[in-house]
Amino acid sequence: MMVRHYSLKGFYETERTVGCGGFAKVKLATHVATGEKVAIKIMDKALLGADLARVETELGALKTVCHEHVCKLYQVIETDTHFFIIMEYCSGGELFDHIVEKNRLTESESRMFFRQIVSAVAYLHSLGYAHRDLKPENILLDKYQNLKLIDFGLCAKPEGGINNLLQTSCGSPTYAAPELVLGKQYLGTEVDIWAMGVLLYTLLVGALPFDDNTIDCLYRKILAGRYEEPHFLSLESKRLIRSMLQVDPKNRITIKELLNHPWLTLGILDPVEIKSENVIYQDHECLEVMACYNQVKKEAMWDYLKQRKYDYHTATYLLLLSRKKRGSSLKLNSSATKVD
Ligand SMILES: O=C(Nc1ccc2c(c1)CCNCC2)c1ccc(-c2cn[nH]c2)cc1OCc1ccccc1
Repeated sequence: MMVRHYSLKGFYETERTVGCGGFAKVKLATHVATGEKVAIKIMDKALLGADLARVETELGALKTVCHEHVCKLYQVIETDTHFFIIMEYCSGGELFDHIVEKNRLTESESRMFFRQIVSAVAYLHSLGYAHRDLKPENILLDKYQNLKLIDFGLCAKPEGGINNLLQTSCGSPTYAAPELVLGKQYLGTEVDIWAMGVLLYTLLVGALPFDDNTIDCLYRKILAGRYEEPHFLSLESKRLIRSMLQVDPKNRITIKELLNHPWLTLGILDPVEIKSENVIYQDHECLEVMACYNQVKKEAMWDYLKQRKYDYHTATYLLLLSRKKRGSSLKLNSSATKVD
């Protein structure tokens, strides 16, 4: 039976294209029923080729994880030729551009960002996921300067749990851990810790710890684990970076030790918390609004939503939840096209 494909028309008002990645472009749009802004990642299946598996991986992960510092998935529309992935709006752009703009961040601003990254990665690891492509280009900011992790195309959920070895060499060379560079079997968690060490260095220094024009010189530097320690880095910062950029993964600090590391809790006191929500939880106010909007009973509405079809209803409900969290009104535009 021909599955009815919702086109964007009537459900999203698309605006300009803000980014063009390898096989995707990102358009800004407005979700008509709620008036909320969203980002739509559009992928041409013909251009995806082998990367089609990455899309499936990313969608699988995004439907499972739910964390304030992971970019939310609202809806997936698949046509014969394209994927339209409707995601959380991150108007602050890439963390990378933020660092470049400021040359380098102060220790306290780096701490504020790094705590969010550690919280998101600790959450992913607790679910058995390793991101494996952590870098400033994959970290966006919303308008409140909250970080949002994106691009789960290379993430891994090893069979038998996060502590099982991986083999696939992936991610970006400048952030690659020595064991990855050597093509050894590795633990996703340990590779993520190394990448977070490179990230923290980039935040504090405004440059990469390991960089070179030729890939084998770059690899030699990574394998030696030698990098510049600029004079302006505090002793605590140097110690923390060193504990993450340990060539031997067994000597590397663990995510658990990071959560209450003195550098991360300096002046803030409480340890970084993982606190996550479950993807779709029952909120009676939002359910009420949706039930009457769709002229169905609340129970029926919830029975439908808890199936998490990532259709327009899922998007509407998730966007209502975020409006409620922001303290905005929970109104829905009756003029919007009704989904049958
Ligand atoms: O909402 C997103 N981007 C975004 C939103 C608003 C604005 C800009 C950008 C450009 C900066 N000026 C302000 C306007 C947005 C959301 C999700 C994803 C995304 C989620 N998985 N994969 C991609 C990507 C996004 O973008 C990519 C981007 C484009 C140009 C530069 C910086 C970032």
